[in-house]
Amino acid sequence: MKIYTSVQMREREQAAVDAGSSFEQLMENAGTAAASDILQHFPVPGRCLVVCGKGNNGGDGLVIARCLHAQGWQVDIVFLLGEQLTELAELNRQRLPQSNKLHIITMQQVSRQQPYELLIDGVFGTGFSGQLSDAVRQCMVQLNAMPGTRIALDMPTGLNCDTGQADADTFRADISYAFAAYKPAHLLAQAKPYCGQIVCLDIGIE
Ligand SMILES: NC(=O)C1=CN([C@@H]2O[C@H](COP(=O)(O)OP(=O)(O)OC[C@H]3O[C@@H](n4cnc5c(N)ncnc54)[C@H](OP(=O)(O)O)[C@@H]3O)[C@@H](O)[C@H]2O)[C@@H](O)CC1
Ligand SMILES: [K+]
Repeated sequence: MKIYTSVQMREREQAAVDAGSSFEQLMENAGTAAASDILQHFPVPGRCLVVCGKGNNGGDGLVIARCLHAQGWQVDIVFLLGEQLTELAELNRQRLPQSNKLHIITMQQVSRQQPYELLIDGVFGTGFSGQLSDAVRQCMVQLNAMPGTRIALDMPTGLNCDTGQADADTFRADISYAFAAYKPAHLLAQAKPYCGQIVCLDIGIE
């Protein structure tokens, strides 16, 4: 079992790029690996909400949004922290199709939608530290109260991947996809209520 801290993760990502991959490819691998596992568990297309932050965790969410849409899912996307995204996330935002089955909405609009089968958290991953802002905390409270299967990308938002320190309103995932390796927090008993089932996915990083 591989366990990498956020710093080790960045080093391994860089090593993979130095060996001939690219950050773009690693994000594509992360998103498509998660989407493929989701589609195995949920083969019938339904409704999915993807909540993205500004970082690469949100970029993974955008890859998944594209993959689920391609398989017939109705996808709603929230950019919780605005649309000034990292370069890789922006690249994947531009790859979203124009479609009446894919909409950018706000958290206020979420409460007026039909229920979702899947709620995907792409707000913060290994880049998170410190405290949740009020806006993010409110969003997590809202998501945690909604019906549907909750899926965290890499880490549930609110959980520090290195220390396991968790905000009381951390996203409560049913499934967490750990990209490339487990992070220290995944293995801590205190993080179990937030991580749910943890599935480690190969994304082309040793
Ligand atoms: N790199 C790669 O090749 C790959 C990466 N992958 C994916 O990327 C994820 C890591 O992405 P990431 O480094 O962009 O950080 P992310 O978790 O999205 O956070 C975004 C930003 O939030 C900020 N922030 C932090 N704390 C905060 C707080 N309390 N309140 C408010 N803001 C806060 C902080 O920015 P800062 O504040 O430091 O400017 C941070 O940069 C990783 O988990 C995996 O899912 C995969 O695709 C595989 C390939
Ligand atoms: K997340």
